[in-house]
Amino acid sequence: MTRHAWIDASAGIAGDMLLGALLDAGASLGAVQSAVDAVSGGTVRIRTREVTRGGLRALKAEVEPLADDPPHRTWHDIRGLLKNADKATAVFRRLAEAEGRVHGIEAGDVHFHEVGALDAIADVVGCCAALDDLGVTTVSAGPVALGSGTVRSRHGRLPVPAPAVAELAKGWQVSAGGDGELATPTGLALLRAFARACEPLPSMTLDLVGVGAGARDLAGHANVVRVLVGMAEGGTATEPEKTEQTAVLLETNVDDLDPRLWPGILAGLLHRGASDAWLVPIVMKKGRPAHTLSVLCPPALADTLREQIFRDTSTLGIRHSPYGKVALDRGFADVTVGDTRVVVKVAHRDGVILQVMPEFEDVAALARRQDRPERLVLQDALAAALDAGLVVGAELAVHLRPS
Ligand SMILES: O=C([S-])c1cc(C(=O)S)c[n+]([C@@H]2O[C@H](COP(=O)(O)O)[C@@H](O)[C@H]2O)c1
Ligand code: NI
Repeated sequence: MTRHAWIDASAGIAGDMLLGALLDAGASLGAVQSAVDAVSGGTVRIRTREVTRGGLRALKAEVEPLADDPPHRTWHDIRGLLKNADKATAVFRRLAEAEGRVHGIEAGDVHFHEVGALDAIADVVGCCAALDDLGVTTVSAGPVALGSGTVRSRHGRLPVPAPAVAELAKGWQVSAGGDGELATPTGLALLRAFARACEPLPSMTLDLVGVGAGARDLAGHANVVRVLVGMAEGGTATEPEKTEQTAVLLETNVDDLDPRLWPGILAGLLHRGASDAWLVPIVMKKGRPAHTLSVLCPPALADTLREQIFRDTSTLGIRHSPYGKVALDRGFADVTVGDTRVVVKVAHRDGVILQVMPEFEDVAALARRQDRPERLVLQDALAAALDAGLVVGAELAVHLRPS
C-alpha cells in the first residue's frame, strides 16, 4: 500500500501551480517555508491566496523575494545551494540536462535565467517538501497540455512548447490543449522527476484534493493543476504511512569494455539519479572474464539511464525488471566538528532513529584540511552526532532537512 499522488496536468503545469495544488491539498505551509529557508537562507517568503480560475476556486502560491537576488545562476551554483536536497537536485538536474541538450552545451555549464531565479528554486524545493509533508511516496500523472503559439523569454520569442519543455516532455503523452504557454520547464521537470508513469487516475482511496492556480485566468478552460492524494491499491488514508516504493533494476553483461572506463560510468549513472549502481565480476560464455552492470533507479529515470548505458558502454542489450523497495525515511542534520560543519544522514522509522552516518565527503574534506586520518575524523563526527541527540534507538527529537 502506498500513499499516492496523481497529478492532473490536463490544463498545463508550472512550478507555482503544482506548489499551490499541494498546499491546497493540505501540505503544511510552515514545513514548505522551512525547507525553502534552508536552501534560500530566508530570502523568500511563500504566501498563498484563494483565487478563481475559469470559475473554479484554486490556491495561488506566490513567492515574495525578501532580498536582492542575482538573477542568473549556473547548474553548479544551484547544486551548491541545494546541498542535500536530493529530490530538488533531481528536478534541477533534469532542467539542466534539457537546457544543455537544447542549447548544445554541457549540463554543468547551463546558465539559468528565469528558472534559476529564487522563486523557481522555492517552487522546486517547496514542492519536494510538500510531497514529503503529505507523506506521498509514489506519484503518477496524466497527459500534459503544453500549449501553442509563442512566448516571450530571456532567449527572445520562443515557440510553444518552449524548447526545454519539449525536451522534458519526451516519452510523455502530451497535447497542445490551448493557446499560449500552458506548461513551463520547471513544471515539466517537477512532473517528470516525481511521476513514475503517465497513467489515468489509478485506483485508490481518495483522501485529499488540491487545486493550484496558474498566473492567468484563461478563457476556455480553468488554468489549474489538480493533485489527488490517496492510498493506492485499496488502502485507507488512516493507515500508518508506509515507505514502500517501486524501483527498476537495469542489468547487462559486458565482456569487452576497457576496465578503466567503469568508475566513470558508475559515477555518471549515480550523478544522473540512479539510487545505486554496481559491478559484479562474472565469467561469460567461452570462459571470458566480464562484468554484470546493475543499476537501480526510480521508474521515471529508467529510460534516461538505459540510454546512458547504451551510450557509455559497449553493450547491445539491457534487461529491466520492476522491483518493490522499502526505504527508511531519512533526512539530514548538521553537526560541528572543531569549527567545521559536517552533514549527517539520519534514517528513521516511526519516530525512532535507526541509522546515523556522517556524509563521507564532508569527513574526507575535513580530514584533508586537518591532515588527520579519515577514521579519526569519522569518530569525531559520530561523537558530535551523539552529542546532538542523534542516537540510534532514541526517539527522533531533532528537526531534519528533507532528503
Ligand atoms: O531560463 C531558461 S534558460 C529558459 C529556457 C527556455 C527554453 O525552452 S530553452 C524557456 N524559458 C522560459 O522561461 C519562462 C519561465 O520558466 P519557468 O520554468 O521558470 O516557469 C517560461 O516562459 C519558459 O518557457 C526559460
Ligand atoms: Ni533555454
